[in-house]
Amino acid sequence: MLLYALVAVLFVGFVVRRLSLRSKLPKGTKWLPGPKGVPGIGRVWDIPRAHSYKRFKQWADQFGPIYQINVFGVNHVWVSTDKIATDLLVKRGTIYSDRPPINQLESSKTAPEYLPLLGYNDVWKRQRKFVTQIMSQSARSAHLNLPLHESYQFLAELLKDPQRYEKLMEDYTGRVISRLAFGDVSVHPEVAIHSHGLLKAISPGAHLTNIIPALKRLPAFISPWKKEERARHAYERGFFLQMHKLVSGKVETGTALSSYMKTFLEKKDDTGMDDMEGAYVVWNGRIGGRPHHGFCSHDAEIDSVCGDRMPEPSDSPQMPVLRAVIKEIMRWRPITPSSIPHESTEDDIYEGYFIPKGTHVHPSQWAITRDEEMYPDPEVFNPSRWLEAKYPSYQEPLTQYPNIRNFTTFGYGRCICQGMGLVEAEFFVGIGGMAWAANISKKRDALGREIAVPAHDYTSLLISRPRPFQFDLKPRTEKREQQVWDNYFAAKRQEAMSSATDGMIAGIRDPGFGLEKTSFSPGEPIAAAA
Ligand code: HEM
Repeated sequence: MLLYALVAVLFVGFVVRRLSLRSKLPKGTKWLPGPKGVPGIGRVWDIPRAHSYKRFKQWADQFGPIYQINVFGVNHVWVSTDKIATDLLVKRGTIYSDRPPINQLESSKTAPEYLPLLGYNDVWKRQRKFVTQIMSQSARSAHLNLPLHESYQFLAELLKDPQRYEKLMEDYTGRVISRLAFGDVSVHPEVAIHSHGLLKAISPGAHLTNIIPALKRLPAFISPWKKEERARHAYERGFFLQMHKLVSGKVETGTALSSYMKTFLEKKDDTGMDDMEGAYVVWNGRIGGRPHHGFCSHDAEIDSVCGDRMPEPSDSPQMPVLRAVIKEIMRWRPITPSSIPHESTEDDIYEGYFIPKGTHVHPSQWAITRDEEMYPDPEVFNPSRWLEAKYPSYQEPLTQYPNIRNFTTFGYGRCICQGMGLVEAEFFVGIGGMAWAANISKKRDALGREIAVPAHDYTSLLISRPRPFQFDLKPRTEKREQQVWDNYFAAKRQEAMSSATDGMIAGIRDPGFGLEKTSFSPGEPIAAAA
């Protein structure tokens, strides 16, 4: 009872304060259109907790490609075309690069922990600078060839037990990032636990605090959300302390493998970060990257380019069809369909509409990837839209396009995703390897009828993934199946040998992740810096 009373008081106080702060409309401007709501709470009852991005798209169809909606006194602007997102978040990046707070976390905008959630401040600048440098170096070394190396294990396990695909895909990307971040593959199960914990904490649908900001003011002893978050955070912090200790011990004895953490420890004085901040920052990519589904035949290209060996990163210029399939998967079912919002730091006027300071701006990925002018028949999974000149999304030369770098699903502007190059490398060999090794088709029931794959049965956390579904997977030929296992055992042999020599695997000499190339300006996309 006391809890309800306190919540009510906090809520009313919060709403009154918000309303009193609401900016006046400057002369000659107008408010953006949008669904009307009740003063103070806006239209909150009309936003479903699951798949809310579909509701935001419906409102875009009704009110146009940019509209506003009030939720608990906060002005939210939803943007549904790539052009408007670019106009605001890229071209006016100086005032649209802050982040809204995540209320379930203690202080997401300033605490030096999660780079993708930081506000536009000095902590963000120093972390962005460091990550730009290590990711550029990582790209130059082809990420130590780890995406290819780890794909051998992924494919072997997938052929053996296809229905474990979700876990196997997560293990694949988890092994790559654990080796890259800490030089230690054995920690990937724990990395996965912390990734899931953080994903839940920051997802709007998972905690009421992320929807009703006033709940953050409840004292900890009566707030179930604060108790849960403190326990999660303490457990996660313990892990990073342990990783810091482990890697610094190995650096001292000269046994540390190349990793982002090792680079941080060697160059710590240049980064302006302390040990704990460094341990967090090297891990930041792990909340990205989730398995998706998509069936498509691209066997002809794979057979003609690769023959009896698996696709390798150097095949990329000759494999536009594989790249088109990957890009179409990301368009058709974007991984963060609601996007990661930005917050504006000054009042602004766009095409005569007033956007007050403090607005949360959402480049709605679900709507942008369904823009019919750019993507005719958007619900149709059609890789040809990237390969044939008759489609508006087509770009030449096909040795380079399509590619997923700077695609809308990685966000916009100064805080665009820094993992694009790594994701591209993992998808190319992971998805390419699957298509080379196996025939994947719909499963059939006892009467021989195809079992449909549900096209919309997705989870509703910030990162969206398809719920488990059935399919058939068979090796394409005995020879390829054998090749998959040969690759797997060769990779394991290499790992065993490398721990006895210079610690590097997959035959790559250690180029390190040094920081010598430091030309950087905050917000520079990773692709430009590389
Ligand atoms: C398919 C996988 C991934 C997707 C779809 C994705 C998407 C995104 C999006 C939408 C943002 C926010 C951009 C914005 O504010 O407009 C972001 C930020 C970020 N991503 Fe990713 N990401 C993925 C994987 C990764 C990986 C593997 C890494 C690192 C290894 C990574 C590192 C980051 C970082 C550091 C930021 C914050 C950048 C900043 O605030 O300056 N991401 N990502």
